[in-house]
Amino acid sequence: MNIVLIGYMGSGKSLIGSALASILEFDYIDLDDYIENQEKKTISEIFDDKGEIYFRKQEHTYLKDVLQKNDTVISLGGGTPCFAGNMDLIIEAEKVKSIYLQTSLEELTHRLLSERSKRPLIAHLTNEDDLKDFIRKHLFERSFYYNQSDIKVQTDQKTVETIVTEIRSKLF
Ligand SMILES: Nc1ncnc2c1ncn2[C@@H]1O[C@H](COP(=O)(O)OP(=O)(O)O)[C@@H](O)[C@H]1O
Ligand SMILES: O=C(O)C1=C[C@@H](OP(=O)(O)O)[C@@H](O)[C@H](O)C1
Ligand SMILES: [Mg+2]
Repeated sequence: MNIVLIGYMGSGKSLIGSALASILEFDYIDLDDYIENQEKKTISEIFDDKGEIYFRKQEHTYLKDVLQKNDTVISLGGGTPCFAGNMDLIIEAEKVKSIYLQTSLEELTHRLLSERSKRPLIAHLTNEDDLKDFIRKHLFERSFYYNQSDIKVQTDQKTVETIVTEIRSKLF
């Protein structure tokens, strides 16, 4: 089985994914890291040099690669399920469980304000209110895709340990 973590930027996909993989003794892939390794550039460099459309094309190709793995926890990027039919690919993939990490607008804004620089879509939003307005609208648009996940887990005010335990109990 593969486990795919879905959610908005800052929802904890990367943090929770690696912890979940180590508890389950699964392999771990962060799709953004995988893309950076394959392209030999950071995500920001890819956006700057080649643009978002190129990034989404590569993201789609590499998603198909990683879905072929077995017993792997895969943390997606926040936009992955929302482009190129990727959510349908995840739904139709054999033995894949998708988990939506749901995080409040307030918590996402708080987490992302200090971590904007490596996220090209929000790097320019230096003002907290502007960032919050952007996330509110963007999250609303993306929720259509996120809500197609098999399992949903709220992450606000929960430790990594609590979230991992909750995911395990919903999975098995
Ligand atoms: N449950 C949590 N409690 C506290 N901090 C968290 C939690 N989940 C994520 N974070 C923090 O929020 C930031 C974004 O997490 P990250 O795993 O990079 O999110 P994503 O991969 O979904 O964009 C990181 O600094 C991370 O340590
Ligand atoms: O939401 C998005 O479109 C993106 C999210 C990022 O991943 P995280 O969700 O891990 O920040 C990364 O893939 C890229 O910056 C685009
Ligand atoms: Mg991440």
